[in-house]
Amino acid sequence: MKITVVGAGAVGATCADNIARKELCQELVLLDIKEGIAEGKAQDMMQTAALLGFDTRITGSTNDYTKTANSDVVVITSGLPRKPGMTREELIGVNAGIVKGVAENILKYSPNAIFIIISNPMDTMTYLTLQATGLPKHRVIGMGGALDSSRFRYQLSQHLGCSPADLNAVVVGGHGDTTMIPLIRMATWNSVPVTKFLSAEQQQQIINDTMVGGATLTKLIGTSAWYAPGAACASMVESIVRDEKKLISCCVYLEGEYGQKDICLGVPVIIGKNGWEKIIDFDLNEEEKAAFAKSAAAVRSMNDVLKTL
Ligand SMILES: NC(=O)c1ccc[n+]([C@@H]2O[C@H](COP(=O)([O-])OP(=O)(O)OC[C@H]3O[C@@H](n4cnc5c(N)ncnc54)[C@H](O)[C@@H]3O)[C@@H](O)[C@H]2O)c1
Ligand SMILES: O=C(O)C[C@H](O)C(=O)O
Repeated sequence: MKITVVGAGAVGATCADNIARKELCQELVLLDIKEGIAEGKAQDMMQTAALLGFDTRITGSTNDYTKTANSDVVVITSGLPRKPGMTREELIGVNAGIVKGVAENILKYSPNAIFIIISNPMDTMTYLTLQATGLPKHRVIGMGGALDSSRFRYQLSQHLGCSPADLNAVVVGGHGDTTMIPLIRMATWNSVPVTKFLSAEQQQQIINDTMVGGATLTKLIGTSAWYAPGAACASMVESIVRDEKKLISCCVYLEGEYGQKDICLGVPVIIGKNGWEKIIDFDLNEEEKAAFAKSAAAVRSMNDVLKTL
């Protein structure tokens, strides 16, 4: 098994570190356009192998795509992160060019890979990758819901005073400050609906804090987050390479599911060796359906911006 991570910045390096620690592949390639950064981080990570006891062989490359040849899974994190006060959508102008160029280069050397897209605005970058590569829809997956759902579980755990691991909670829709939809009605604490334990005010607070989770961290850190994004991405890679069939909220191409067509948006999917294998219908109520349609409209207008670049 061979995995490539493009972009050896904060998220790419953290994702690679998680992949190596979990020994998800024999060969892991980090690639970056900035001279030396991928080689340096790859060596630094390899120098933890003796301490952590993993066998994955990590190498770095400055923009040499031949080194990525025959990857089974490719994670694309290349692109600018936002600064405090910015939205993810404001990154589209720069990141669209970066993601398109990277995806085309990767495809030349790894035509059979499954692509995971991280760069923001992620829903539109996933749609762009699908268009630019012409890959079958099951092999292009955007990472957003895995992260947002983990943040949702964190926020719930803070109010319930419990372990995030005991909570089951999913965020669907777009990966944007106003487009994501934390499905609190369906969230459970060891099978019991969390709404039983939380006031309406608490529920609204949890939803709001989840939706601006990325913006809150960006304000605190000065750039966007990487620990949870890296771990969320590695959990998707794990479900692919171990064919776990985990049910994860991911950004995938919709052809009528959840009432939407010709758009990539976050929905619950089964992730396995073939990429995303099946969309699961969560039977949204009228209010949730309306929120999903609104989210889709916002993402669609960002997709339209691609035509103007
Ligand atoms: N989908 C999500 O949930 C999620 C989560 C966190 C971050 N992000 C996004 O991921 C992206 C990366 O974030 P980060 O914090 O790692 O940023 P970063 O600046 O730390 O790293 C980005 C890296 O990409 C590299 N790069 C730029 N252009 C490249 C190219 N053409 N080819 C190869 N490498 C190139 C840069 O040199 C840099 O090392 C941002 O767009 C950010 O918004 C998305
Ligand atoms: O917030 C960001 O801009 C980065 C990422 O999308 C996140 O949610 O952490």
